[in-house]
Amino acid sequence: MSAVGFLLLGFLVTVVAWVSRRIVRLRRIASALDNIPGPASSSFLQGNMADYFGRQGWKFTEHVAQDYGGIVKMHALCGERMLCVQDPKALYTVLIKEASVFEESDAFLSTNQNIYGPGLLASMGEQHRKQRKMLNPVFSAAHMRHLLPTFYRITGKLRDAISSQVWEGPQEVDMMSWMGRIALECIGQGGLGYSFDPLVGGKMTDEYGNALKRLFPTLQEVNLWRELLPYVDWIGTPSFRRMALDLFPVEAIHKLKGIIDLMSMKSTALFHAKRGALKIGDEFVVRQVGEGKDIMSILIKANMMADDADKLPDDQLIAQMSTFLLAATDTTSNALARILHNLAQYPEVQGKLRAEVTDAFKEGDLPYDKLIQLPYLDAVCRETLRLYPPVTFSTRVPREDSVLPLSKPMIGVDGSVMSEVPVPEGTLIVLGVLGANTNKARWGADALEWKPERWLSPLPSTLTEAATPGVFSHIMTFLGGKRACIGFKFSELEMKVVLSTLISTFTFELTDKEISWNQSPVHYPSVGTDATEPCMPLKVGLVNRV
Ligand code: HEM
Repeated sequence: MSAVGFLLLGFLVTVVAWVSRRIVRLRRIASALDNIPGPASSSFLQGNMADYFGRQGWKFTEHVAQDYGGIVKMHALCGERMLCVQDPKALYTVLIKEASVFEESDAFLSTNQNIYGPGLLASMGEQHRKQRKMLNPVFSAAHMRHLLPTFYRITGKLRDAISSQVWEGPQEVDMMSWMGRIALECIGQGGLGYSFDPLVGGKMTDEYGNALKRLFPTLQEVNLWRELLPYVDWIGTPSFRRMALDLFPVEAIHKLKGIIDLMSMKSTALFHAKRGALKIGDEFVVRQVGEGKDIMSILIKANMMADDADKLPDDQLIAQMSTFLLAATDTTSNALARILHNLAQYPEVQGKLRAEVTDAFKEGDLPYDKLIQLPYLDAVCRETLRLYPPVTFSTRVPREDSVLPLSKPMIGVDGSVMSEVPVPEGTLIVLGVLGANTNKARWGADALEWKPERWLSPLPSTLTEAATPGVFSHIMTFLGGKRACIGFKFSELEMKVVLSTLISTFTFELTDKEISWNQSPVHYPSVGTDATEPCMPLKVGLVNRV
C-alpha cells in the first residue's frame, strides 16, 4: 500500500473510533443532564455552538448568563450536551476543590502542545504543577515593579507616534492596531527581552511578530481538524507525523505548520542567546533588550539556581516563550481597546479619569505602588474587565464522574429543587465568566451597567460574604485556582501605564463608524458586524489643543 493509502486508512480508522466513542459518551451524558434547564438547541448538527461561540454570540452569552440558574445546560455538536457553570460554589469546585478532576480538554492540550510545545497551556498534572512552582514567583509584584521603566519608555514611543498622526488636528485613528502593537512590544521587551516593533508608524515588519499575528486566524481555518488531534498525535515518531502533515491535502494545515516552525525556531534561538548572555555575566546582560529584568531572564536564572528536582528542562522553558506571547497580546490589547471605546462613549468618565491622572503625574512618572493604587484608573480597569471579560471560551472536562454543589438551589426541568448537579466524566464544561461577573443577586440590580464608581464605595455584602474563586478582585475574568492567569499583574500594570499616558495626552471620541464587538477566543472590535478584520477607529485629538 502506498504512503498516501496507508495515511488515508489510518485516518478512516481514527474517525470511526472517534465517532463510536462519541456516541457512547453522548448517551450517558445526555440522560444525566436531562433535568437541567437551558436554551433549546438551534440545530442537531451545531446545537448552541454557533449561538454561543459564533462571532455575534455576545447577546446569547448574556441570555445564558442572566436568564437561567447557576448551571445551564446547552447543546454542543451532534446532540452532545455541555454545561455552562456560573454559580460561585460550583466554580470553586471546578477550579479549586476538584481542579485535578476538571482539567483542560484533550483537544485544547494537544493543540497547544503542537503549537507552543510543553509549556503551561499544554501541561497538566505534575508537569503543570512543577512549571507553576517555578513560574509563580517570576510573575510576582516584586518583579513586575522592575518592568515599570520599560513600560513607560515603550508607551512614550506610542504617545509620540500617535501625536504625530494628530498633530495638525483631531484625526480618525485605528486604536485597535496601536493597542495590538503596544501589547506585543510590552510582552516582547518585558517578557522575552526582545523588541518586535520600533512603534514609529507604518506597520510592524518583524517576521516573528507577523507569524504570531497570523496564528489565530489560521487556527480558525483548521478548527474541525483540531478535534481529531488527541486521537492521532501519538501515532509514530515526531518526524513521521511531520511527514504525514506534509502529505495531508489541506492547505491551511501547511500554513499553520510553517507559522509554528518559524515561532519555534525564533524562540529557541532567542532562548539560547539569552542563556548565553546570562552565563557571560550581569554586565553583558544589562546591555540586552530588557536589561535582564524581563520574565524569561528571571526564569532562566531561577531555573539555573533551583534544586535538581525542581529544574525544568530546556524544551519546557522554550515553550513558555510563545505561550506568554500568545496569552499576553490579544487579551491585553483588546481589554485596552474596550476601555478606550467605553471612555469615548462616556465623556464624563473620560474627563474624570484625565483629571485624576493629570494631577497624579504632574511631577513626573508615578512609582509602581502609586500607579497601581490610583483609585479611578483602577475602577475603570476593574469595571471594564468585569463587564467585558476578554476571554469567554475557557472550558474544562471532568476526568471522572463528579457532583457540582450550588450556592443557590435551582429548579430543574421537572420542577424539583436542585442543590447540586451530577456531572458525568467527559461532559464539556464552559466556565461562565460573564454570568459570575454580572449576577444581579450578588452584584446588585445594576450589574449589567458599566459603572466604574461601584469600585469606589464598599461592594455589596452579597458579594463580599460569598467567596468568589477568582484571582482578581471578585471577578472571574482571570479565572482562579492552579490554572488561573499567571500574567494578570503584568497585564494590570501594562494597562495602567498605557491608559495613564494616553488619557493625559489625547482625547477620544466616537466617529460615525459603528464599532461592533466579535465573539472569538478573545473578543475583538471591528467596523460593523460584517467585517472580520480587527479595527477600532476613534477620533483622537491632543488634550492641550482642545
Ligand atoms: C486582560 C488580559 C488577560 C486576560 C483577560 C487573561 C485571561 C486568562 C484566562 C481566562 C486564563 C485561563 C485560561 C484557561 O485555563 O482556560 C489565562 C491563562 C493564562 N494567561 Fe492570561 N490573561 C490576560 C493577560 C495575560 C498576560 C499579560 C500574560 C503573560 C504575561 C498571560 C499569561 C497567561 C498564561 C501563561 C496562562 C496559562 C496559565 C496556566 O495554564 O497555568 N495572560 N489568562
